[in-house]
Amino acid sequence: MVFSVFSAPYVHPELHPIVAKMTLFDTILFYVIHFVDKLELWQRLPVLLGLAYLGIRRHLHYRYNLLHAGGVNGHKYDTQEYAYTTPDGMCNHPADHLISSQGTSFGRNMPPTTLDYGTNIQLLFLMLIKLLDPHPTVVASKLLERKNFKEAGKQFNMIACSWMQLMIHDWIDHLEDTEQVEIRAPDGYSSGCPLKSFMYFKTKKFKTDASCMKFGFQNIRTPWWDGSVIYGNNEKGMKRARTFKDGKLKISEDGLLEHDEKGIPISGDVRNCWAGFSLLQALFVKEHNALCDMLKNARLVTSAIIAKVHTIDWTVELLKTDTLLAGMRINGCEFLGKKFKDLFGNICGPLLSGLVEFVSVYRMHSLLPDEIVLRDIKPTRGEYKCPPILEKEPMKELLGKEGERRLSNLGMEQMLVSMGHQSSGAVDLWNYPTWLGNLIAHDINGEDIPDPVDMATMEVYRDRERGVARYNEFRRNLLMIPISKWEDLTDDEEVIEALRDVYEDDAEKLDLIVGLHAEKRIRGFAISETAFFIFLIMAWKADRFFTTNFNSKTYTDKGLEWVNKTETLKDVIDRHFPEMTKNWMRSSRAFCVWDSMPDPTNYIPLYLRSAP
Ligand code: HEM
Repeated sequence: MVFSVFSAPYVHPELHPIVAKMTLFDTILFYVIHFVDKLELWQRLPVLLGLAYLGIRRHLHYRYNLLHAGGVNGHKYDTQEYAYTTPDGMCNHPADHLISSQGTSFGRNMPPTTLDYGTNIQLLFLMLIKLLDPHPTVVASKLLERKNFKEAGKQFNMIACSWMQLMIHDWIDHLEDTEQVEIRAPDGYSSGCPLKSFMYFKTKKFKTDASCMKFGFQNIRTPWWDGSVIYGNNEKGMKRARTFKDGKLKISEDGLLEHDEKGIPISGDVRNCWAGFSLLQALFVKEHNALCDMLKNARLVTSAIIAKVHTIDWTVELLKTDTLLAGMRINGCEFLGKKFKDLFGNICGPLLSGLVEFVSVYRMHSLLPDEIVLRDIKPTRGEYKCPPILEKEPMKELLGKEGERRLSNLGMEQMLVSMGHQSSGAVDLWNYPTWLGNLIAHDINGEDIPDPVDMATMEVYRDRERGVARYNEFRRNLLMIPISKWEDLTDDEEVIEALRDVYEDDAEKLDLIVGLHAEKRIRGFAISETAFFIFLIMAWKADRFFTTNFNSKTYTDKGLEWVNKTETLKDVIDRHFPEMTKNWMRSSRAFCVWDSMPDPTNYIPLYLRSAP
């Protein structure tokens, strides 16, 4: 080990192709982090040193892991005149009014894969073979599909899981082609598969003028943190959601979303919704409407609160270490504060258009359980008492229109307290919900797509179809050390055997989604380190409304005060359900399991804390 550490300075260019392109200064920085990585040390460093490591990484990733998919041909405009973005996300970036509006191209964190298993093979029939190597159905059923439900523990509850879906539906969705593709389970294999074959729409490809990628993909959601998940991604979506009275959004009398004549919820985004997701939408509609009693345009304030909760509340639960807590606090001050300004203006383009690889690391459907455990919340007074279990509701019955009906019977309070008390699934192999193996997905209008899909198989295929690097190439491109054998990835003998069964001894072939689910975890992290380094880039996803325009002129004095006094999701819940957290929540935050003990007080200042 010692020998390998001190022999580290030379890194073969094939190991880290990006290093060959670096300036001398950045190359030195790269060697610093590479040295720390060889010792598997950064997560064990004292907080300040850990922050320095992450600072260097962030600098390098900003330089080398943000690629434009091509030019955006809008124009400059007067940001003072536009104190808001248009419903389809125009007029946010000061340099170009079109940047990151609905329909712009996804940027990338790295070029499309160069490996032979990927999409760079031009001959059609060969390409198909490579897209099916190894067959996605085999990967899904031998490595992903749930055997027994594994839970995430106290750290991450079902509100946190639904929050993740809420954010994804705010930021990203790939435009589909009109052409369908069919996946058939291989001969002799179909008996073990949820669907022997299924059809779905390809991701729509566009030619780009970028030198590093021939093809790109379009984002049909506005990637800004603009609350589009409740306000819609364009004029039509916005009209559907608004009442046009006092600036308010539509909400039904029971405090949940309204529905149209087909039973589809009325909200900004209704695709693949389920009760837990629609409940969070309704909570933020309430927040918006409460603001409207004071302000006429409450969207900016509501969006800022969503962004703040995500950054300094949800992320802290996802990555529960002192170093990340300190990092997120700094982030929270920079973001929604003054320091960040337009410092990163030049890189905001691809960052804020959404990134293909960012979508891939968020493939975490294994967070979803098989059932929701409903709690009895008869009125109580005084101290916290864990609400008793009432019944269990299969997830499948909480999807789409049926889920909306069920939610109306339960009501927001019972569902919120129940989700708060339930741990989400763990992001682990053999934990992908089997009920997603035969799913009726939705189109963008929330209507059922008639052909059922096998989600796990489709997710493996999607990454390959979009040219996302496989796990090892992905790590190299992220300046991480690739694995050379399965034992580098995991200590679990059973997993190693299954990996060998599917990929033999070819670590280069390992699919990204499998690697991310199999990787050894850093203590306190609910996700893999590889996924975290992509998050590190996105954590500073700040636009002008959270930086230069974060002032009372844009937000009004009252609006600014509202954002400043709201720190967490608990604050939002307290505003709308004053008794709920007093009676039913013992934990410090709304995103961990509500019966967990509050965080103990640590008297050592955060930045002076030592390694865990
Ligand atoms: C009941 C809950 C959910 C259902 C029914 C559902 C269903 C779907 C479906 C049908 C797709 C489209 C797949 C494709 O065409 O490639 C999708 C994509 C996706 N979902 Fe979910 N999902 C749910 C929850 C979640 C959660 C909790 C997360 C967060 C971890 C998540 C993350 C994603 C991501 C990252 C994509 C890819 C989006 C893209 O390709 O642009 N989903 N989901």
